[in-house]
Amino acid sequence: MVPPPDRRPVVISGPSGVGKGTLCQKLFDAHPDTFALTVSHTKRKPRAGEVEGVTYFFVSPSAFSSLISQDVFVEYTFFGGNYYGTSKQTIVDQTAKGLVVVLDIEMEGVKRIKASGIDARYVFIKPPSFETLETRLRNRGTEKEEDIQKRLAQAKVELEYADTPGVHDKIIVNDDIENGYVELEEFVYKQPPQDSEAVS
Ligand SMILES: Nc1ncnc2c1ncn2[C@@H]1O[C@H](COP(=O)(O)OP(=O)(O)OP(=O)(O)O)[C@@H](O)[C@H]1O
Repeated sequence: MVPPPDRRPVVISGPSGVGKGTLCQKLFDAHPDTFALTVSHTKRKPRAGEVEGVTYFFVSPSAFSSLISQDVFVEYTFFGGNYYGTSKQTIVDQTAKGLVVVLDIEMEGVKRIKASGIDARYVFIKPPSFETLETRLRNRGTEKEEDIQKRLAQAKVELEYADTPGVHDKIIVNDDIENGYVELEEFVYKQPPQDSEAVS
């Protein structure tokens, strides 16, 4: 497969239920052996169908705390009542294999990656409207009402942050999934910015 000319990690964020997972999956299906989704650690319990080491590394609360104190994570965050984190090693390992790393994370994680100095590209996935987001989250049927309320409250904060100029390199409104996907693919396969001093 043709790899993207820009090999920097792609950070994909957006409110829960907006379609990040769906869009990432389409990208991976269209370009096999090209991308690697980092596998996050989480303290939360697996949902039906989720696989250890594939969907997440499911760890106990005490194991998660000790990973934090060992400075294992490039970003970690408390979200929807649970902790999630991305280890630095997972980015290094996948990049070493020649894959372009994709991180599907939420706002606090985005802020931490930015602060870490990692050179990445930032994509924000936006719902066409708040009502649509609520509908998608409910129809997915994977969260209890209480969790849905938490995610919707958090979504308001995330959408406000995404309005800050310069935070994201690309904002995609995920209305029609096919159009959303085309925009994502175009962005990911864009030429890297030309920096005359950096050209070797
Ligand atoms: N453009 C779209 N139009 C209609 N439904 C969509 C669209 N994109 C995604 N969906 C549906 O919305 C639901 C949420 O999508 P998905 O699970 O990909 O969201 P997510 O952003 O990855 O959420 P989370 O961050 O909670 O994992 C799914 O049921 C998915 O099939």
